[in-house]
Amino acid sequence: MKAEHYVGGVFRSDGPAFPLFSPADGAEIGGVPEAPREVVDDAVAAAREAVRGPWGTSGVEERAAAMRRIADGIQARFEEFVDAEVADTGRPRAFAETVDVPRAIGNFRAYADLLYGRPERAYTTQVPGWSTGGGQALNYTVRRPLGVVAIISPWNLPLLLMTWKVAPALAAGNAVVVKPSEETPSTATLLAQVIDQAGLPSGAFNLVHGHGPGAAGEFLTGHPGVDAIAFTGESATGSAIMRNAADHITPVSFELGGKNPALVFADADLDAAVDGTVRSSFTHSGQICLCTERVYVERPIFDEFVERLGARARELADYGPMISAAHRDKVLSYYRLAREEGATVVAGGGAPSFGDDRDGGFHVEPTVLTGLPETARTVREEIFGPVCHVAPFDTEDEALRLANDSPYGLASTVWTRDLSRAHRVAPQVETGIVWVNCWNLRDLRTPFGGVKASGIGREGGEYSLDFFSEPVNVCIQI
Ligand SMILES: O=C(O)C(=O)/C=C/C=C/O
Repeated sequence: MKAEHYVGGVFRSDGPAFPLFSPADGAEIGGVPEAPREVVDDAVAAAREAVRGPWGTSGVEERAAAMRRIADGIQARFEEFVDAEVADTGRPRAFAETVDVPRAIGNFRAYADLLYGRPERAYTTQVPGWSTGGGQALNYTVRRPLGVVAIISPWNLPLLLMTWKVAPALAAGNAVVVKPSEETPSTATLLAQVIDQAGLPSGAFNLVHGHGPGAAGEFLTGHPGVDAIAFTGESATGSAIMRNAADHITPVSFELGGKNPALVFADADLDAAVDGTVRSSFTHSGQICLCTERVYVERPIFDEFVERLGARARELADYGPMISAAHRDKVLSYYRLAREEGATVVAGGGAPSFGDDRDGGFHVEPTVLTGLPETARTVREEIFGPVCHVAPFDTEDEALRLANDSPYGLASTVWTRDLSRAHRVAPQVETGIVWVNCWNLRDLRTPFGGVKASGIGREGGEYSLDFFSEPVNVCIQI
């Protein structure tokens, strides 16, 4: 897969190529063009032209039809998208086949449908005398696209999370400039090819490749021609983007880091809680922002839960690698730190030896830890790998205090059979998303995002369409 920029409807490869390495076996798999500032400037200018021209003045019908053509285009090249995502990330093929590519198709279809469901609000009001003018008025609200939207998408779910932003941004009538992670350029290039064939006006969708600091990402998020920024990634990068955008008061939508807690009460279905925590801690080798890294278990079932979770972690076999050697080294440094801080390693704690070409890749062992204090860095800092720390609690209040004692607040799980407890506890967990007796069960219309250092705003359904458009109130005196 040859990664290319896509600017104003033209594929181009300006800029020095940087190497890409397979996370699966470490082999070099190609070069990616590093977009110079001029390419980013051209992309923003092309997007502005599209917004001022046919795309910005297009109607709901036309945009919904365009969303459906893009979804059909991805469907038609399904295997190519799977191949590209697996090549860039080393993930198990089944994950790309059952999650990544179907969700990309679903993202575009969801927003084609949601566009019709948006009643514009109108109020006929008898305006009280204190309002200048008074008398009767008709007030109604319409929504206008923001204009040019910068989208910075991450390496963990490259296609899923890029389209999770591109679909609503385009559906709302904006033009977009996408800068995918430098680690995962391939499905972004394929999407550009699909959109090129879907017949959107040139400049509606633009793609530039490159790194963040001092490169394409920074050029884009600090660009005066950008009207909004949507970003998923680490909280520290979010802070840097905010600083870079501050001079232009550019609105931001952020889905950032996490240190997601799981609360397992003694009355839980233990099989379900163990199965669910294996999924929430080790899916995609822990490289999903929603993954669990802190597990709190009510004391009567603590020992059995730890024993069972550790056994399941040791049984995992076909797990994928970390996205890069650098990220593999970061995760392994936390495994070392955990030992230095006094952790008991129940399972994993190192790098596996498969005895095949995977040993050239960036794999780490699924790991279960216990025995650390809440003040340990291992328990407080996001690791973003297949690792969780398990600690006991004795009361519901203590469970909530432990779960909420974090600078992050993205997602959480609560495992209990007690319906009253579920409804009492869930709203008190300081995360944007609380899953009860499940994990990552998704309805794309629901609000999705985090609190504290985990983000700003919500994505999903009307929440995305609201961020990607401006409400305009029109008041007509009757
Ligand atoms: O939108 C989703 O369903 C999803 O899995 C997002 C994960 C975000 C991780 O950074």
